[in-house]
Amino acid sequence: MKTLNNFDFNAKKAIIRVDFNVPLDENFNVTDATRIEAAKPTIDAILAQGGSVILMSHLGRPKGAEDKYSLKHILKTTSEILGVPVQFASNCVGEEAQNAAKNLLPGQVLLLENLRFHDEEEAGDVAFAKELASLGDIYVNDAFGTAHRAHASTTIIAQFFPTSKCFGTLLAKEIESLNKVLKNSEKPVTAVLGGSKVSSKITVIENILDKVDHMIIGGGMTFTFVKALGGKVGNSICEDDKQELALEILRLAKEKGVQIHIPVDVIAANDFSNTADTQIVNVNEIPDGWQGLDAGPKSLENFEKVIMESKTILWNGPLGVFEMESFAKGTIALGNYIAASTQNGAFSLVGGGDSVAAVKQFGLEEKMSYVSTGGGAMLEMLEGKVLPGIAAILD
Ligand SMILES: Nc1ncnc2c1ncn2[C@@H]1O[C@H](COP(=O)(O)OP(=O)(O)OP(=O)(O)O)[C@@H](O)[C@H]1O
Ligand SMILES: O=C(O)[C@H](O)COP(=O)(O)O
Repeated sequence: MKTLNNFDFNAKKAIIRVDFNVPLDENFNVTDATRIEAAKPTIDAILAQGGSVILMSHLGRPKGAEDKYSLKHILKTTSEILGVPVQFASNCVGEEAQNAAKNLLPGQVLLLENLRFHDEEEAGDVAFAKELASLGDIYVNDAFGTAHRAHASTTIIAQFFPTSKCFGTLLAKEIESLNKVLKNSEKPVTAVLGGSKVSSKITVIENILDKVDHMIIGGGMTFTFVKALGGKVGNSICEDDKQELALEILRLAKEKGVQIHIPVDVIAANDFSNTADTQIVNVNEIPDGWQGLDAGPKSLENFEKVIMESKTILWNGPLGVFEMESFAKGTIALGNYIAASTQNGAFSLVGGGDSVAAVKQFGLEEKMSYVSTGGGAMLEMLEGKVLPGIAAILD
């Protein structure tokens, strides 16, 4: 696996695919700069060796060159984080980008305009990839969040750097952390899978059944399992067409010796609202008109025991509707158990847009061993897929 260590960047131009797809507010201020901060070690290392850096990224899912998705909005934040002025090319290809790249001096940084302003990016167009490639001497992929996309800048471009391509520090760290869970894990291994739907997590569940000792299934997924087992779930979110699949997962888990833990009680509400009336009920006795929106106290006690005994913990998906204060207790408690277990020496990996948002919101980020910058990319790795962005560097 080639990393920055395999190259001398002195007087070289590194073209780096980063994932600066960050959230912006209505005034185009960056509201969460984690992904920019996460790319800093790679950029710093190359600049420190006397190299120069050309950054390319997408932002959002624009239809053509929509100004609201311009990367100029993140220029100031990027300069502040990197501690150097960052130049900007208002098109990622063409004369302006070529001149800016050509004139770039050691220690300087250039940010190219949103790659997705050109349809060729997502189409994986070879000529477009070649144009991007012509801007740099060494290709570095540090965009874990976009490594599951076979786009021009994440995958196709690599063919133009047969011997001069490598993983950036962030991408290498993401792969290493996932391997600590999926391949070289210390037992017992526990996966906590929450979120809203079985359908979006089913392939992950199936793939990791072979790798874990315990699986905690929470969040909205709970009710498809409970109903399949004959329980009453009231108005809780439930995918009736996935009940057979839920039973099959339970059967497979038994066969593989994986212990599945499902909430035994829930906080039920008479409305999907923070101010709804609530009651604690058994998970399989939810009255008509009520819906389970968070794990209950007995469930949390059970989960705490499992988490505290685990040596490797993977967490993807919240245990309840944590966006509403009334239903955030389960997710906060779970985060605290994982933090405590991590302090006891367990390795913990958190990934997925909403779980990472929850961990940040509740101030638990520093207490986890690793918080992934990837949403869809991490899920695809957990599904056992080889990500095209990673494969292109390994080639
Ligand atoms: N009991 C429940 N009923 C309804 N929705 C729930 C329940 N528990 C959790 N959710 C919702 O599930 C959503 C998160 O699910 P999701 O599967 O998207 O998580 P994730 O994998 O962390 O995020 P992402 O898919 O963005 O990477 C949250 O918005 C949360 O409110
Ligand atoms: O935020 C993400 O998950 C990545 O930046 C990929 O974005 P995409 O789903 O629009 O390809």
